[in-house]
Amino acid sequence: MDSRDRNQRKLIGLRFALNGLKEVFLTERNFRIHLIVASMACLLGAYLKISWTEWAVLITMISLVLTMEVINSSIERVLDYLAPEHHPLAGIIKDMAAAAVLITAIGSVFVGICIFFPKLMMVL
Ligand SMILES: Nc1ncnc2c1ncn2[C@@H]1O[C@H](COP(=O)(O)OP(=O)(O)OP(=O)(O)O)[C@@H](O)[C@H]1O
Repeated sequence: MDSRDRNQRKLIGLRFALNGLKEVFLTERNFRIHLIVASMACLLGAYLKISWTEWAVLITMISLVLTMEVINSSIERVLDYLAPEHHPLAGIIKDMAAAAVLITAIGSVFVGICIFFPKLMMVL
């Protein structure tokens, strides 16, 4: 395989990933809410002139929450496809995937408080 083929494969892989992102954005309300909250946190970060390290932590937490939301949505899809009937195990698997999102979301709220609270206290 020459380098042109390899680059073409990489581009096709990127297209699949963007397609997945579009699907989650269009169908998952929670993903859109997380995006709005993340954008607001970034605007606040710019307004309060947070440090490079704080940006790194903020972006890490935003990526983590969005990634967990994508994984949660894909687990829901897998279950709906493989086991569309109602089953307690399917229910608990979905609940556990949702719990993973909740844990990262709560963690990111605490990180947000640690970054923004002291600065807001100085501004207000
Ligand atoms: N096949 C099933 N068998 C048993 N319980 C289920 C099943 N599908 C969903 N549930 C229950 O309903 C809940 C919501 O499932 P659903 O697939 O509707 O996710 P959702 O409302 O899109 O969740 P989210 O808000 O995380 O995107 C699950 O967490 C689970 O408790």
